[in-house]
Amino acid sequence: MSTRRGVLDAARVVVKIGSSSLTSATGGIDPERISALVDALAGLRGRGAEVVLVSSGAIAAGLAPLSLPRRPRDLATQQAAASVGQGLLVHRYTEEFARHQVAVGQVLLTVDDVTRRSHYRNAYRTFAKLLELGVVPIVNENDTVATSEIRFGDNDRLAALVAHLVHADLLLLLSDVDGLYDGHPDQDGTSLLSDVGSTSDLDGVDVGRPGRAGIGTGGMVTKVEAARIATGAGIPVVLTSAAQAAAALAGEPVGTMFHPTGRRRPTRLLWLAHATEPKGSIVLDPGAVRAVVERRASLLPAGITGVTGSFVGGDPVDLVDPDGTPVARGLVNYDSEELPGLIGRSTHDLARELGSSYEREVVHRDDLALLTD
Ligand SMILES: Nc1ncnc2c1ncn2[C@@H]1O[C@H](COP(=O)(O)OP(=O)(O)O)[C@@H](O)[C@H]1O
Ligand SMILES: N[C@@H](CCC(=O)OP(=O)(O)O)C(=O)O
Repeated sequence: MSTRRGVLDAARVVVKIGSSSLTSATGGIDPERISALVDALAGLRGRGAEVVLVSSGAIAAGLAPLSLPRRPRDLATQQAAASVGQGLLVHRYTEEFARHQVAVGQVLLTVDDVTRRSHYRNAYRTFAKLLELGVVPIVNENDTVATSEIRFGDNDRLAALVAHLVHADLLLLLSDVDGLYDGHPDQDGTSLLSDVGSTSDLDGVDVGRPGRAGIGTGGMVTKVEAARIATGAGIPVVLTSAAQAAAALAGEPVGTMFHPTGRRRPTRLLWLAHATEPKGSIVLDPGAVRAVVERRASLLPAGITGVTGSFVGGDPVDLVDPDGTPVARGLVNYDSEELPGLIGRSTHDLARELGSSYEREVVHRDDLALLTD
């Protein structure tokens, strides 16, 4: 399904709308824009497709009630604004979807919810049940509890990971610009790219920051990154403006289509590679790099030459080659304080000397995502 007409066959679609497409010129949430978006999504559901909406705009919706003139810079005030705005935003969606006799459900996610094994299964089950019940899940980052360390900040990558989590057939990214341009669209002479088939198609493209100061967060950087995550996992992406949502969903050649470059992978590992911040690094010798990257083997103490950072068992860490280049990210089975004593030693010796619990891998292959894919 990687042609425009193929969009019409998508049975499950994740649609992401950015703050810049939901706000009026004065900065607050624009009810007319929400109404137009909901009409387009109701049309999509009308032809039998399931819809998951990832909507930004909580912070923007919270500005006016708190008399804040612009988007605050500090995290605590952003979180307060999101706390006030999220309810108002979902209330608007609830009313607009009710015009089409459709119920909505709020889903707030943090990175942890989908990288920890037990949590991501739970998140998947919730989405599956909501969709089975005919509900439109409305997703946002759980801004009020996400600390700066684990925060996405933008919703573009979150949307790509949600698309993968729910096994979507299409990701539609809606912004205030009608597609990806080869330079900042405010500049003369730049033109729209209608298709991106591989990362080399982006060579020479000036992927820039947001336009209208203070509204959007990631600009094109996070959208292109989101497209890379989704297409790398086999999901086609269309990027266009909210005004062209209905045309894009009708398979018309609007915006930019990013074609799939890879195939589906286990969800949790995709999140591990793209949504976690490593707590430290483990340096591998060349043999261990080959074992992990080429043979997809678990990492054993014998292949380690160094450890940096402070972490405990279960934390994400980067596995780096002798030059310091990250080759994989994994969930480590030991604390950083324990590892130096194990470096370079065989599991057999360690088990004999320290007990059978030291037979465990440093990182098990099931908890490893290659960064070289
Ligand atoms: N190469 C480019 N093509 C298109 N838009 C770009 C490009 N570089 C920077 N931009 C800017 O990115 C903005 C969209 O990002 P952002 O404001 O974060 O949107 P959203 O709120 O939808 O996530 C556009 O309005 C545009 O000004
Ligand atoms: N979770 C935040 C999203 C932040 C944001 O602005 O994202 P985006 O507009 O998608 O770049 C909110 O709802 O305000």
